[in-house]
Amino acid sequence: MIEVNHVSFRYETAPWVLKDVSLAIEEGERVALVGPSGYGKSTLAKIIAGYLQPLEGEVLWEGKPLPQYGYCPVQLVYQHPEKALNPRWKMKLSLAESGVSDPRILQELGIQQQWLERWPNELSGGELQRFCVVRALGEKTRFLIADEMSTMLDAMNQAHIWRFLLRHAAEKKMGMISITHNLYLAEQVADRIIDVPSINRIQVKAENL
Ligand SMILES: Nc1ncnc2c1ncn2[C@@H]1O[C@H](COP(=O)(O)OP(=O)(O)OP(=O)(O)O)[C@@H](O)[C@H]1O
Repeated sequence: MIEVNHVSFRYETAPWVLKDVSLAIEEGERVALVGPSGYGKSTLAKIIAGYLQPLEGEVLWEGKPLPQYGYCPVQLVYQHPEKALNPRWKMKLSLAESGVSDPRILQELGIQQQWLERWPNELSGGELQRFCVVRALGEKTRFLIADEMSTMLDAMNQAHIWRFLLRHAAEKKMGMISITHNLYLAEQVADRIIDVPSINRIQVKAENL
């Protein structure tokens, strides 16, 4: 179970992005975080995955803070795969570093053997995103956060990746947190939809919406 308890966050001296945010997500649950731009959905995702530390409050995983070393059971896949991969590593090295080698996952995500010999800039955004998804699916992953993961993919590739992920999540009893502006997608992939503005006590200026 993930518990977000009274979390507040701001970037340096900028206004608060998250204020007194609390939520709980059960083991294996699939939730969607929705809301307009600027309400801190991506920031919350990074805090839940341990990439950012809250300035107030805490995030607990099974009653304890996320482990600081070793494999993180909460993995995050971003909207921009090119920013998530080391440009100086061939794809096979990025894959090896993640420790995920299950050939069935590679096959189900349509990753071709020849892609492994390429550099990130020699693959399309959709092809790179498949690698980012694989990298996040280690045996110890208990929650996957998909932050606008499929926004830059065409409809067919979106459907392919989501179908695979939902099947994988059900098999492994892995929870998912999906962040999307697409309410239709949220309803398809989540059991529960959380409206972030309703749990975040910030005031967002109209020009930022
Ligand atoms: N690294 C950063 N440094 C400073 N400000 C940031 C940083 N990242 C995000 N922000 C600001 O924090 C606020 C919340 O951003 P965030 O990306 O979390 O919102 P969001 O709800 O995910 O938006 P969107 O739906 O457009 O992706 C925005 O005003 C954004 O400009």
